[in-house]
Parts: sequence; C-alpha cells; structure tokens
Amino acid sequence: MEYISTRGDAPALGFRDALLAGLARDGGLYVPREWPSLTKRDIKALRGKSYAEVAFEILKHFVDGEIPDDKLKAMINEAYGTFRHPAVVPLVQTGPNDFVLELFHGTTLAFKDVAMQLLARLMDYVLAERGERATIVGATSGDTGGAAIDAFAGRERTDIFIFFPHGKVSPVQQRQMTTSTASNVHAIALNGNFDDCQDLVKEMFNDVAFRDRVKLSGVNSINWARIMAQVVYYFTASLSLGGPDRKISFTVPTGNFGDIFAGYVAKKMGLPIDRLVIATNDNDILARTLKTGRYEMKGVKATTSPSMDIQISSNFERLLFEAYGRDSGAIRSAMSGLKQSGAFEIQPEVLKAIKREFRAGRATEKQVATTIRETLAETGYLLDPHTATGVFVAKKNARPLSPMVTLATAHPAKFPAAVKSACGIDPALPSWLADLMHREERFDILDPDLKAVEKFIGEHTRTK
Ligand SMILES: Cc1ncc(COP(=O)(O)O)c(C=O)c1O
Ligand SMILES: N[C@@H](CCOP(=O)(O)O)C(=O)O
Repeated sequence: MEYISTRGDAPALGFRDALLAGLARDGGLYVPREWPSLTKRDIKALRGKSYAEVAFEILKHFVDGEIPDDKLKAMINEAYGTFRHPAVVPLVQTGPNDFVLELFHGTTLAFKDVAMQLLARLMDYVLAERGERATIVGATSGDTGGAAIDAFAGRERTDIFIFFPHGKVSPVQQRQMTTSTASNVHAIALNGNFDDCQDLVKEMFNDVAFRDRVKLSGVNSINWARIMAQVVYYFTASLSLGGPDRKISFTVPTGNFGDIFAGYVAKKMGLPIDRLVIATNDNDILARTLKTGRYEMKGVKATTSPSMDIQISSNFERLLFEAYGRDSGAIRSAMSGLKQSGAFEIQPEVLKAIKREFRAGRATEKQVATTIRETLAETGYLLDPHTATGVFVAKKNARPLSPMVTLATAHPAKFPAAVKSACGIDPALPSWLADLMHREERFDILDPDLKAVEKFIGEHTRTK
C-alpha cells in the first residue's frame, strides 16, 4: 500500500514512512493510493471477534505487511488493554433506534485514546527498528493533547511538544496535559486559539530545514495512522447492530473532520452506512459549507464544547481530494485560497458529490444544554457537551430505516462546569484521575511565533 499526498507534490510513501512523516512535504495530507475493499462476506467473518481482533483485520490492509503480523497484533492488544471497559468501545441504547458509541473508556476519557495508544506504540516500534528518534508536535483544542501526552510519556525515542490555546481548554483537559512528570513531555499554552496552534504545527512541518534537523513527527489527525485506527469502531458498532446485513447511520461531533472522515473510509471499504452526519457547535463552518458551497472562516467562538472550537478543519482536505476525483491541482488552489483570503468555493458538482455522502447540522449552546438536561431526564444517560451536540443533530437526521449511532467522544467529567450548569449534576472523575486537580502543573507560555517556538523546541529536544 502506497500513500500519496492530497497536494500531489510529495513522494509517495509506504506505511512506516507515512506514519513518521505526519504532514506531507508539500503541505498535503497522506491518503492510501487506493481504498482496501472488503466484501460482505469478509465483514461477516468479523462477527464474534473482540475489538482487538477486528482492529487487526482492518488495520492490516493499511499496514500492508510493513510491520510483522505478530508485532502488530501485540501492539493492538496492548493499546486496547489500556481501556477500562471489556468491550473497549461499548454501544449504549438510548432510544428505540438510538445508540451512543462510548469512545471515552481510555486513560484520558476521550475518543483520542483509541488512536493515540496505538500510534505511540507504532511509532516507537518503527523508530526502534531504525535506531532513530523523533520530535513529536501536536496542536490541541483539549483532548488530543492529553491523549498524546499520556501515550508518549516516558518513551525513550521521542520528545513531545503539545500546543494548547491558553485559557481556552477545560480545567480537567489542561491538567491532563500539564501534570505529567515525564521529562520528554512539554505542554505549551499558546497565546491564541486552536487554529493558531494548528497553523504553527503546519508551519513547522513546512520549514524543511527545521523538520529534518529535529526529525519532526505529528500526532494530530493529519497523521494517517490516527484516521486508520478510528475506522475500526465504525465496523464494530455496525457488527453489533446487525451489519453488514443492515445499514447503520452515524452522527459525529466534528471539529477537525478526522473522526467522521474515518467513517467515510469505512464506507469506502465496503461497510454499509446509511447516513453520515456532521454535527457542529456554534463554530459551524462545515454545516455552512455544505449548505452554501463556500468554505469561509468567520472567527472562533468559545463554546461549552471547546474541543470543537475549530475553523480550519484539516481533514476536510482529504474529503475534497476524494470529491474532486483526486485532482491535487484543485486542492492546491482551494488551500491557497484559504490561506490568502480565509475562504474557497467548492465546484457545484463536487458539492453535490459531498452532499450525497454527508449531511450536516448545528447545535447552539442552548440546544446543547437542553439536550443534556432532557436526555438525562428521559433516559438517565449523562452526555458531555460534545456528544450532546451530536445527539441533538442526530435527532434531526434520524430515520426509521436505520439505527442511528452518535459517537460519544468524551466523558462528561472532562467538562463538569458545562454539565452541571445544564442539568445540575457534577460528574466525578474516575478513580485513576481523582487527584488530578491537586497535581502540580508544569507548562510554558509562548506566543504563536514560528522562530521563537522552533528555538524553544530546539533547546528542549534530547539528542540521545
Ligand atoms: C470530545 C471531542 N469531540 C469531537 C471532536 C471532533 O473530532 P474531529 O476533530 O475528529 O472532527 C474532538 C476533537 O477533535 C473532541 O475532542
Ligand atoms: N479536538 C481536537 C483538535 C485536534 O484534532 P486532531 O484529531 O486533529 O488531533 C483536540 O481535542 O485537540
């Protein structure tokens, strides 16, 4: 399996090189040259298998023999052994045809753990095999950072630098990043918003001399391995609900478009999916884009679902690449429009193709709070604000023919203030995090200045 860049000007890479590269050298995102295809029979053969077994059966198509099967299986088993639920990602019924897929039973209580626990092991393996080290950078609106720090803490071959928007993540999210005692971990509060953090990370990748000097690698969903690991739970959820003999719909609380793009990949691979629904909070750039065909940045608004306070939705580039028939010229011109004027237009027939695959909706702050309160009253189930955004939009897009699964992307205890103000309940952190708010914090504060940040990284990167 070869991986090609959405912008068409970077060398095609095998799995291990794409894993370590993160962003392609032309600024594009790597995607498989072709989508692996599973027949209905192949999918049926996954019935009755554990999460880790299904993961291996799906991921082997993307790894394509570049890591021996026994090693890959061991890493998968270890990664999902860190989850606190025997099903890893249990499905909970909340209505006659409504389900939530709980993706938050990992160490940091968000869906990011699913991919990150595996990614850290895969990177470690490839670096050890090559006798190399890497400098990992990541931008976070709150959850990727904690998951990455947990997964990479103490690893010999990596130093990790996580950039979060200063003052714009929840106190629990902040402490998950700032209380690590591992010497290879650096949490950095950036004076800016998430998009500034993400821009900075991309600029570092585009500074080739710096990138090569520190051996830069990325853990955001620009890294293909993040997406590939997230494809797995669409299969397991579908299998639990009668797939592939039945089509299932999914609603996904969306920010950087990685999680829902993984659902699109599952569909491309042959999983019968009915509706794929994008759910946004007040930062509704994706819902507006699907309506108008114009992707237009309007400034970020702080919401009770801070992890989705995003305007530059990185993985939308991967979808555009598909929708434009893999025309990298079209992607280059859209992305340069975005950089220059904060907007680009999608050609009408391309928009039509996207709308055949996706629906989109928005939940306002009031609707999110009401959804938390009403869901609790009607079903006894406590939602976090991101999942509530999904549940609200799911209700508008459900239809009797197919079960609707909303991805529960975070545990309510990560956002206690918003949950308490919506429904009066103060959700408790699980036992392993019970003292989190009393742990000592350690972080640096920096401006979004490329050279100053690169200097900081250079000074704090271990060479051995
Ligand atoms: C809790 C939570 N929900 C939803 C999202 C959105 O996911 P994605 O960026 O993959 O669209 C994020 C962050 O990305 C998140 O942390
Ligand atoms: N919501 C994310 C933003 C980064 O997304 P990623 O999936 O590209 O890592 C976060 O919580 O950090």
